[in-house]
Amino acid sequence: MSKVQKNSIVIKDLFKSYDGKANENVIQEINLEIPRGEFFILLGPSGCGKSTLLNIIAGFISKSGGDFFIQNKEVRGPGKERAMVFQQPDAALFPWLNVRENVEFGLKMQKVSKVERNSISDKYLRLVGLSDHEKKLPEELSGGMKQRVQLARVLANDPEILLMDEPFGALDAQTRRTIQQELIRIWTHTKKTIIFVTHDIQEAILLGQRIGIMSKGPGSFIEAIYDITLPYPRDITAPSFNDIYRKVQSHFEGNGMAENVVNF
Ligand SMILES: Nc1ncnc2c1ncn2[C@@H]1O[C@H](COP(=O)(O)OP(=O)(O)OP(=O)(O)O)[C@@H](O)[C@H]1O
Repeated sequence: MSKVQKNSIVIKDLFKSYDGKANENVIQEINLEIPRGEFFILLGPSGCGKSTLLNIIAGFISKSGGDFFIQNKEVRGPGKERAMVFQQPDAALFPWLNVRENVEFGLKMQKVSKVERNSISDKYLRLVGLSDHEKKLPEELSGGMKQRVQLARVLANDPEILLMDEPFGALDAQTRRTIQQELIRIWTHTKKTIIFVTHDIQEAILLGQRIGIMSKGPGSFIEAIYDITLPYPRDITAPSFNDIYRKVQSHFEGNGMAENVVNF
């Protein structure tokens, strides 16, 4: 089996300029191979183009050049095998639908039968710990609960690849810590490929199997990839965690970007 076939996502020499400004690439020379089932982090300073890259992978915006394949097929737009989890769940949830109805929405659109919809939403409501809140409207939920609903809804559609754009950035530190551990549990259960964008080093090391570090933009590229072999669940107080933290931190400092990196 060739290297390419083993990978879910292959990106080669990809670049993007907005408004057709050919000499002003936001991202350039992006080369990346992400195997199926990997938890991959895109880490980089604010404005370096993480969301741009993620949105190209989602198919929401077009690349200006380069190649992008999923399972050897060239990607030209959005697809059912990919789904995005946004930072602001309010933008993703329907306020007039209750928790279960929100989770079942995509399935209903696909004309999945009521019985099957119920069984799928049961499974994912349980997985995100919201079975007891299924009748509530989004406005009755905390930020963390809303984010769990969004996650359950995305998972109910069974995409192979989850794209997560700073999904916990708006949550308080305690809720964030809990939901990060839950995401690890869900990923272990579902074996999805996850591409997770963050500018938080600690979050990156807590979650990722590999961390792709993007350089400061414009013309940002993936300048280093860190393999994180610590077993899950990871302990942020462990010396081994701290060692990696210091390495990543000094990587940023060496590139004069330390002030752009947020730690909690
Ligand atoms: N639709 C757009 N049109 C023009 N420029 C854009 C557009 N979207 C993003 N940009 C620019 O592209 C650059 C990268 O933005 P992007 O949002 O991808 O970065 P980011 O790393 O995700 O930032 P953050 O961490 O702050 O969310 C920025 O300079 C931004 O102003």
